[in-house]
Amino acid sequence: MLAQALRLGLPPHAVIATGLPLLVGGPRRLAHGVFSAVLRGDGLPASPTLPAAAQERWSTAWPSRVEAIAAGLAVPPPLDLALRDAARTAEWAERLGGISLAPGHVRLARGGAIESLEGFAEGAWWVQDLAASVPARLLGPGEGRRVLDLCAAPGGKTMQLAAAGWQVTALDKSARRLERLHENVARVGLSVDIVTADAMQWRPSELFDAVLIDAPCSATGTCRRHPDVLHRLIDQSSLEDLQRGLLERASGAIRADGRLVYAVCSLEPGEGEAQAAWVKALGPVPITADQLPAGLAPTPEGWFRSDPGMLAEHGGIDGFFAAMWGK
Ligand SMILES: C[S@@+](CC[C@H](N)C(=O)[O-])C[C@H]1O[C@@H](n2cnc3c(N)ncnc32)[C@H](O)[C@@H]1O
Repeated sequence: MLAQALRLGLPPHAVIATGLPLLVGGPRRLAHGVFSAVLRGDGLPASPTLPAAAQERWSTAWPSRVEAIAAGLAVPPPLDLALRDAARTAEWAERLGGISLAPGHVRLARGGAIESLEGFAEGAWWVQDLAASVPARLLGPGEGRRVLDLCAAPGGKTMQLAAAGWQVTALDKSARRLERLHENVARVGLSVDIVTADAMQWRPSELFDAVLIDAPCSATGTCRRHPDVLHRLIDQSSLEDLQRGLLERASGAIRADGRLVYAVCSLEPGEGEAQAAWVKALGPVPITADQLPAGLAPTPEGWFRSDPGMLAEHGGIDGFFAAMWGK
């Protein structure tokens, strides 16, 4: 009812006439009372607001971006698809009626059941936010080389890497989440090696050409789809210790000419920028603009940083951080 009146601009009497009868057996008096009270007041705030704790943190971390981040939160996110065959990007964008902002990417206005979209049954694509597709893009075509996807489930990046020709070892400590990875990989007709293990204990028998760490994190970058992440109590320092431990472990798992990519779907600099600045055992491999989706640029340090206020003209993007190193 509030959305009808405040967002769609329907007259209050029409909202009451159509909305209240739907609450048969429900709290009609309460709904009527709340509706009337809000309409008597100032309505919705003019601009979207962040929870106080996030507002405080991000005003310090991202003073020039915090307003855009809050505005990005108010826009329903579009549906981003990652294609199994990037060579067919233009074809799938046209078939699905979407736009593409990077090879292998199609963006659709949200709406409708995913399973009923063309291409789902044949496994031509999977759902993956455009920002989340960046870390695997940085590793380029695999050409049969071996990559370790260190925190792999439910497999978005695993599928990208396998589709790009990498021979993937997908490791995660959660057997339940790895079951989903297995189903996802099978649906799109790709094949990977799956390892159930704690990355902090597991030792590879051979070094890898590349390692991708999509580290466990606060997930605050996904706040457009999961606003609850802004209200959770998170033990930030344990997460940061684990992220650092994973970076240390992964640094020792790549060959002499190998690559390491570290990524988090977080807007907290402690999980992204601070972790990357701490890596000294490897040499930085700066990210270049041509590795990123149209409209995004690397940071002066050669890292990738996105937030929900970016690409607003195309429906926004999740908050993500990524950095790359070599030996
Ligand atoms: C951000 S999610 C990974 C998302 C995945 N890369 C994707 O693209 O679909 C982080 C994953 O790290 C896993 N994880 C957390 N701690 C771990 C550990 N010590 N060893 C291995 N996996 C771990 C979690 O089970 C979770 O699946």
